Amino acid sequence: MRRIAFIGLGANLGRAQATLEQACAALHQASGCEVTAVSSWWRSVPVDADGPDYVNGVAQLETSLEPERLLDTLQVLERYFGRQRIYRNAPRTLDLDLLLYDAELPPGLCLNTPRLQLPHPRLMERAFVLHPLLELLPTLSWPGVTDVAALCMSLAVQQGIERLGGPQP
Ligand SMILES: Nc1ncnc2c1ncn2[C@@H]1O[C@H](COP(=O)(O)OP(=O)(O)OP(=O)(O)O)[C@@H](O)[C@H]1O
Ligand SMILES: Nc1nc2c(c(=O)[nH]1)N=C(CO)CN2
Repeated sequence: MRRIAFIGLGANLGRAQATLEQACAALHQASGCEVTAVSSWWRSVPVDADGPDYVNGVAQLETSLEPERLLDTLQVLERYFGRQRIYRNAPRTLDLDLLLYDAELPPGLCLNTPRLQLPHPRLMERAFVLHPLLELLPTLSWPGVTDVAALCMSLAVQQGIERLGGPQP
């Protein structure tokens, strides 16, 4: 059974945008994963973190992997692209977060295990996630949020975010 999942991508070390584009290509090659859409890339200052500016975006997947197996794939790719876990929210070459799973009807699958929380618990607090996610899912509605687009605009004003352009074909 194939499910729709949304992956948040971020990087603030190395050639960040190129890494995110390569990570999307690698995800498309991964077993049980097909990348069906990629948002624009967005630059923002680190939120609750330090280091250089981030580049962020969101990819839509069709996947036959169960959520924890998909997380395994994301973590293998993070390591392949040189991610080191030095301290919480440390600068990184690649961060891949599973935002939504089985997401035809958001918020999709709800899960709370020691390894995996779904939907991603900080999704609605971050302009760098919400902005690209709304590009792919413009009708996104959310329990307890009356106007997701207005929330996104207000987060963008508070946190600052700049569109860099679409991914390479
Ligand atoms: N939805 C999720 N997507 C990715 N990792 C998750 C998720 N829910 C829980 N985790 C767990 O979070 C742990 C820490 O992940 P990571 O170091 O990438 O956090 P982060 O991306 O730096 O911070 P944040 O979660 O605030 O974005 C992972 O080892 C993973 O087990
Ligand atoms: N702008 C921005 N800030 C962050 C980011 C990120 O991807 N972009 N990721 C974080 C932890 O995952 C913490 N802060």
